[in-house]
Amino acid sequence: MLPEVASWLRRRTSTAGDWPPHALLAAKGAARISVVLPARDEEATVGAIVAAIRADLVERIPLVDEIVVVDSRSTDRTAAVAAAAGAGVVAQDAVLPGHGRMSGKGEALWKSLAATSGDLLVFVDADLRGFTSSYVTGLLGPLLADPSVGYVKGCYDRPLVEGGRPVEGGGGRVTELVARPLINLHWPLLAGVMQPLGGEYAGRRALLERLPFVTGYGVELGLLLDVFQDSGLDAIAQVDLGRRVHAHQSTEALGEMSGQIMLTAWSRLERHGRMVPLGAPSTALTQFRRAPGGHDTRTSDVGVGERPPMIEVPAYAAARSFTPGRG
Ligand SMILES: O=c1ccn([C@@H]2O[C@H](COP(=O)(O)OP(=O)(O)O)[C@@H](O)[C@H]2O)c(=O)[nH]1
Ligand SMILES: O=C(O)[C@@H](COP(=O)(O)O)O[C@H]1O[C@H](CO)[C@@H](O)[C@H](O)[C@H]1O
Repeated sequence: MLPEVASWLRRRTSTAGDWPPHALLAAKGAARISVVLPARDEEATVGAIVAAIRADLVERIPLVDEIVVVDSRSTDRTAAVAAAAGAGVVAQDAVLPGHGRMSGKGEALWKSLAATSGDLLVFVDADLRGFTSSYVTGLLGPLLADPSVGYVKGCYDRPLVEGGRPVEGGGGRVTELVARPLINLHWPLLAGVMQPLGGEYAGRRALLERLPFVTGYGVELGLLLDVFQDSGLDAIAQVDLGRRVHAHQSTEALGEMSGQIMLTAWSRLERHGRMVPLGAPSTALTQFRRAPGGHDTRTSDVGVGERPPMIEVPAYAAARSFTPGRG
């Protein structure tokens, strides 16, 4: 792990418990706070998430100024359930209608900027199970405490829950198999971001509104790379939110997501001038495991070598020329 990454991890990683709600309320001042949930067919879970945020962070203490669910072309009762729980609901395609209809989660989040008024925005997926409002207070902590922080990512244990049984560490499949290796390869200074694709994150409007939003599932990687490019590593913080359980997509669907992630990485490599000349890639891969009091890191070398065409090996070529019948 690069020393800059180790230093960043020490300085910019905290836990949700480090940010108690009453302290945040004192630090809030005149800042307005919006919580945004992008939701496509999330009638089963969106209501409980909205209700928890409302009860804890609107009614009990007036920390959050608005909760907005962006209905992303749902075909179920997502909008009605969200409204009944106390959220404002906007239809993705009804926001900035003159700008056409693009698709996916990134479109929903881009439109949310035009449908909210907060100086700080907190993004929470609408398919979470076991959500607690400490996700929101944890993400707000570094933003309210330190003006030099512009963007905060959540990190958490991510079990893969199938058939009701959790496989610890099995979740975040596209993160572990695609995004983390890509980031370590081309953006090694971001290797300390434990959940680069995590759907819970927060940022300052003044930063988010000057960045492009990749549509579809490229939005998280796109924003992380663009924040890094725009404001540098120290503008990013991460907060350990504990554990995250959400609805899982099929391997086939995650294959599409992986394609979107790789195309997003490709676009940033080209745009940020990392394609030419392609510098020597980093061969170090840093992975994270939950450990008492935080996380253990494991850095391995994923460098690969290369053998020449066998035909160019003299001993092989000599032996081959005498082997009958091998044309
Ligand atoms: O076109 C879309 C796709 C997804 N989502 C929402 O974005 C969040 C994350 O999407 P999903 O659960 O499909 O991704 P996963 O967590 O499985 O990677 C969820 O709240 C979805 O309802 C959305 O608003 N529009
Ligand atoms: O992190 C991941 O690998 C994917 C898939 O997670 P699982 O393997 O279903 O736990 O989930 C995330 O990726 C999406 C793309 O960035 C985000 O939009 C989701 O919010 C996030 O859950």
